[in-house]
Amino acid sequence: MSRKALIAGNWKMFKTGSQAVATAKKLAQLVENMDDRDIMIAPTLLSLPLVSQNLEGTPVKTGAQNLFHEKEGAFTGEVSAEMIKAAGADYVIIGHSERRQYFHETDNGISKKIKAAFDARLTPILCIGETHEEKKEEKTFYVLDKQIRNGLKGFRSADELSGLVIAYEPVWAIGTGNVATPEDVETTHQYVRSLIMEIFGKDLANATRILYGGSVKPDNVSVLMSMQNIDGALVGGASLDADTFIKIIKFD
Ligand SMILES: O=C[C@H](O)COP(=O)(O)O
Repeated sequence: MSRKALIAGNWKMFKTGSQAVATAKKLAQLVENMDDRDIMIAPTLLSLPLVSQNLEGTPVKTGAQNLFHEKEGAFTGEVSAEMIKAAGADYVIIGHSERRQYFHETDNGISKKIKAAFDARLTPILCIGETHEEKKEEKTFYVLDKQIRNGLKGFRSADELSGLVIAYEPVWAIGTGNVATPEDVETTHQYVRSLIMEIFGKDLANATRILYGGSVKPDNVSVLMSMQNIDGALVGGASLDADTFIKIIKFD
């Protein structure tokens, strides 16, 4: 791996505010000073400001799990990129498969969200990945191609996408214990990188961090991270417990 690793925890719809703060504080203590990798946790929006305040001055950064692309307005129940930034976040996860599945997010909407994230100086983590059926039908590359081209279609130059993070999360591997093999993930990440190169050029392709997500655990993280094109992990279940997550963060 030639890029600085990013280990990100997606807490999904788990933990109340006080539980989130307690876990975040414990994690920050366990992390101490680590500057050779980036670390991020994404609690619920309700906990985000409180968790961010409690992590100030530590290496653990925060992120949101979603945003709405408009700056403000009559959009009941939604939260803008600026509001997320003001809450202390540095990152935002966009287009997670659970949002695509349960909230019918489309590549078109995802493209707008990525633009809004960059405009607010948030680092977007664009999630892509195929379902079990798509894998069986050998459509993985076709699906990823569509998700990337359409998800990034509002962007004309590589400069506009500087700092972009992509998370490849095969849907069949999320929360199932069925982790993809490191070799298969590496092949897929190579494909994604070559696609970024084709569309936006070599510099962005080389700089873009491509994370893997899907049943990452302390006992499989090191071999995954030993692959040249796996630049970090987006961790769900195993990020909820600080003692477990720190083992993933400190992979060697
Ligand atoms: O965002 C994280 C992914 O959905 C992975 O979740 P998981 O580690 O529980 O499989």
